Amino acid sequence: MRVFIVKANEAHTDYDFSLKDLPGTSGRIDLICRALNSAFHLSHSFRKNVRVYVTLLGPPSPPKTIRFEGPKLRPKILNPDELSIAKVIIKALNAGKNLKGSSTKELEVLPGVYVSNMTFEDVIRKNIRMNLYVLEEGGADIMKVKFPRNNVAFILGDHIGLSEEDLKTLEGIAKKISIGPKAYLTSHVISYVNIHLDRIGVP
Ligand SMILES: C[S@@+](CC[C@H](N)C(=O)[O-])C[C@H]1O[C@@H](n2cnc3c(N)ncnc32)[C@H](O)[C@@H]1O
Repeated sequence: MRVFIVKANEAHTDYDFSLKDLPGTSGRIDLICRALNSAFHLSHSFRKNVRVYVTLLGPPSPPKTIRFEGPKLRPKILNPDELSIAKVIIKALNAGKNLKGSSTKELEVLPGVYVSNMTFEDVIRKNIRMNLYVLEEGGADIMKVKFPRNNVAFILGDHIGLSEEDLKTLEGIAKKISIGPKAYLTSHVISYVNIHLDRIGVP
């Protein structure tokens, strides 16, 4: 299984934004939609071996974590275009209104789509047995990393990135790796990692 964990620092946690202006009104849910497209979509096909956690930390009721589970997701639910992916996120946020307190209990919103009040740290804890990698400029060259055959999990930031505090927390539990010398878009980094794992034969 390939896991991607995305920290969305400003992404809104209720449907109080406009679908006509996602970048300007939603705390960059457009970026999450593209990240999901990169994680799951192939040309005329769908990656069933992928799981994505997105932790949304914007107003009005953070945190909300949405988990997308490749083996259970119906490709028809997660179309490649941003607008329909945003509608799935809205469905999850609406269902998430009924979740009370700081429990890590998840609610299934659609087949393979779950919402919870999990924090970013909760998500990391849940994945602690995975082989964890932090994607970050300046990390070890991905080309030189020897990946295990299974259970790899990659942690990424959004347009703001991961904080110094996040990186400190992840020190010692996740290896910092880089895909190249520049700061790339979250969705491009996910595409690159997926293609790299395809090439080196990690399922
Ligand atoms: C647009 S970048 C974040 C930029 C942010 N302003 C910063 O300085 O951290 C989005 C995310 O993609 C990942 N990323 C960007 N460039 C990368 C690189 N060269 N190697 C690995 N991951 C990268 C990181 O996880 C980053 O948080």
